[in-house]
Amino acid sequence: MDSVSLSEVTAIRRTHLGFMHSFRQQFSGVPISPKFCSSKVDGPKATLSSNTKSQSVYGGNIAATADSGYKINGVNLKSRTLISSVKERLLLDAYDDEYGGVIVDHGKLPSNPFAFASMLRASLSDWRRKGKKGVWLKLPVEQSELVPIAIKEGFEYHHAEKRYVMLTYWIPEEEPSMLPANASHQVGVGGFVLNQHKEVLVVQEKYCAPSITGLWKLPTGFINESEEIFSGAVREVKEETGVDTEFSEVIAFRHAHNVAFEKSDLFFICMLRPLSDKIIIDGLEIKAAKVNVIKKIAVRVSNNLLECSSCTY
Ligand SMILES: NC(=O)C1=CN([C@@H]2O[C@H](COP(=O)(O)OP(=O)(O)OC[C@H]3O[C@@H](n4cnc5c(N)ncnc54)[C@H](O)[C@@H]3O)[C@@H](O)[C@H]2O)C=CC1
Repeated sequence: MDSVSLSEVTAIRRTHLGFMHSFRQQFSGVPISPKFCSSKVDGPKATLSSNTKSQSVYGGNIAATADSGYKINGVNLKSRTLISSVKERLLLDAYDDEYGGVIVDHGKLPSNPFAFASMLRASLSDWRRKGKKGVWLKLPVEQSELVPIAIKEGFEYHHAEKRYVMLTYWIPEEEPSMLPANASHQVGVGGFVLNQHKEVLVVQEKYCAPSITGLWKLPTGFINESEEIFSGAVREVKEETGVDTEFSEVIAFRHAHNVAFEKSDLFFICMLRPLSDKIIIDGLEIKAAKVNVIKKIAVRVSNNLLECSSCTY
């Protein structure tokens, strides 16, 4: 046996606070595992034996007796092995990324905020010593109490989703951060559904700016995560109007900035061939839909971008 498991170590009979305090005094900079926070556990003791006396591994002066022998459950161990083993286990679980950084394993985060704070600090020291660069820390919503701890340690928000927030830390002080920014765009699609009578499918939105209330427009919407532009256009038209279509081609796109909370917007108008003609509107989003004869289509080219600015029916 050349290492000691945390469950063995947690069995030390000490109250939580007393234990943490004495351990920190001896090991400033070495993080405390969450498992150490269980207190007053009856079980095997970890003891350190020298020629002169026996004492608790983490409560006593372990640093001063680093070469001494000690026992856990009656097994003799080398204390240096124990120290390095415990140190390893008291760091956050993480794996390397391909850019010289690390990604913390969010499935193995300690549940105790004090343990997290300590392990995070020690891990940062360890990664810094190893020359690591970017650190990615994903904190699930169930452990949101860890967010302010990481922020206090110097982490920054990167992005958030419904179930987690992603934080980052750039270690090299002499180099600018090379971490990529969060996604900067939303992607929208519009369906230009033209039938054999040169009629185009148009809708009136239920919720829109007062200035465009009652305007007949193309069915539009946002593509879903991991959805293709062409299938997103077909889906949006089906959802809003009930009309089945088939994708033909992208006929225009527009790139606009500061659209949604400072994010940009890429909008693709897709030519779609109708496969059915029965209109069933989606009452949630759409007030009315119809096919109408095209009178005029305004398309202009600006800054090398083809922009479909409006359609008049
Ligand atoms: N609506 C239009 O007339 C035009 C739309 N586009 C483009 O079409 C794409 C999709 O835009 P739209 O169809 O206008 O999307 P939208 O803003 O109408 O949003 C689609 C649906 O999402 C929901 N939604 C969006 N924001 C919401 C909020 N803050 N609170 C509650 N519900 C919300 C609503 O149910 C809405 O019907 C974009 O890329 C846009 O640039 C381009 C030109 C004109």
